[in-house]
Amino acid sequence: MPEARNIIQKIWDQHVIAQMDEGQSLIQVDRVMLHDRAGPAVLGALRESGRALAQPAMVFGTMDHIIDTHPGRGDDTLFKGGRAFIQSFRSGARAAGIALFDIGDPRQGISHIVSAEQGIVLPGSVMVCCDSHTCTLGGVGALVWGIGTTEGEHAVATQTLVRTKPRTMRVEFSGRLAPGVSAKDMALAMISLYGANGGAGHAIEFCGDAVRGLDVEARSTLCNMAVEFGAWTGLVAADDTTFDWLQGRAYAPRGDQWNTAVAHWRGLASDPDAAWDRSLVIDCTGMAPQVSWGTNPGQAAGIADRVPADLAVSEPALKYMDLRPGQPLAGVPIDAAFIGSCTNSRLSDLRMAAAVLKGRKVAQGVKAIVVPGSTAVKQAAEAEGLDRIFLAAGFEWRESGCSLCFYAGGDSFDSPGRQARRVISSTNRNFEGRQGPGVRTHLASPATVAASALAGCIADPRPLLA
Ligand SMILES: CC(C)[C@H](C(=O)O)[C@@H](O)C(=O)O
Ligand code: SF4
Repeated sequence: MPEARNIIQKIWDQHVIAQMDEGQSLIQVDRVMLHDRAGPAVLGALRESGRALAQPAMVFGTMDHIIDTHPGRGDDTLFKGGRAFIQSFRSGARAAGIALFDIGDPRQGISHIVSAEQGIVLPGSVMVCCDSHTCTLGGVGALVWGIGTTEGEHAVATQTLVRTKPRTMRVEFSGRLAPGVSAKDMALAMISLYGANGGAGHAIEFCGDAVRGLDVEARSTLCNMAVEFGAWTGLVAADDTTFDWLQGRAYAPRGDQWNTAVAHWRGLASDPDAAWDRSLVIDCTGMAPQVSWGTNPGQAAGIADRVPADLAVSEPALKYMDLRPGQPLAGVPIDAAFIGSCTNSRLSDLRMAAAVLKGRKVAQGVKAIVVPGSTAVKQAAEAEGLDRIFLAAGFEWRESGCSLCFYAGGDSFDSPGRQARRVISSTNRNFEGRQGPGVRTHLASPATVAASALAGCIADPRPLLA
């Protein structure tokens, strides 16, 4: 009898080219995604060292971090310093012969959204990108992780990487989610229960009834936050939900190859008696929408809860966030609301927010922005009229990119004469200054961001969805 293995061990074993010293393995890398912030360095360094890409057809690039997301964007509307990145990425990509999803290309969008949307990443494949949230793509059942630019160079030059086999962790979400509670709430609940380091060093399989009930987009939201849990990566085993979502996508296999691939992917599921280095079970029954109150994603609580009264753990965070111990989270006034990022800017996220906003208006003085995660998401949302719901409610409707998830220097939540300090945001990081100097970020689901934008303060979306 072959030894029982979990899905991570199976994908790993299928990608080992050679066993090396000190427990390291040489791993086959199936795809590499590059973005405008790290891509220029990777391609530039490769060119300077006189090396070529091993398989340019397996390497892709997209514009996301640096580009402007205001309507009518182009090279001319880029902030100072941004243009050099964009132009060097463009010329580097051309010289390297890789497909680049540039501004104006219908395939453009945030790396971790377009890799799935285009079928570039497939179940059971290994993909890397010079970005910590590459784990998002675990949502389709792939083993994916973020690397630095030096490893990025190695990956494109050889389609391989050297790595130590990861420890594995099983996180089961049992029970059923209540309406108005989503994958983002599951992720924040997990991180607040076990800490922002709770998954450190592990590759996680998310499983259980509540995970099986999520669509691929919501599974991607959950996997996106694996790195905020300290994990190396996270994934959800592919199933019929995944196959239905993936079939027909631009780079997905077709015809007989598709059928062969599906049979192979089904075989990757963890064996029932597989061993894990760690296991957790989280019950989703009664889980409330979550919102962060501190400066790491683990400092979060249910929307009806209070800021913890235990000052020893939270004092610096509360000082930065300008919150009092024991203060109720619901009702904290906000200056801005942001829906976007590789965590929560797919079509289902926009639908969720629009369901809350429909026929309602954003509170006076709140700057509200929605940034679709890809041009394809934007176009699909427009085709079903979601843009009109957002605009009528008082949201700005933007072009796709990372935008204000990450302060790159070119954009801010301020309005003329008003400095926006407190933001409720569908993103994944709430570190000091993450969304701009002095900006205080509260992480939440798109539904909670929408409800809060309407109320002008942190608010529960559930009554608005009833
Ligand atoms: C700029 C990039 C390298 C960075 C990352 O690695 O994650 C960014 O995407 C982020 O979310 O902080
Ligand atoms: S959307 Fe935010 S978290 Fe995601 S890749 Fe861009 S900057 Fe990083």
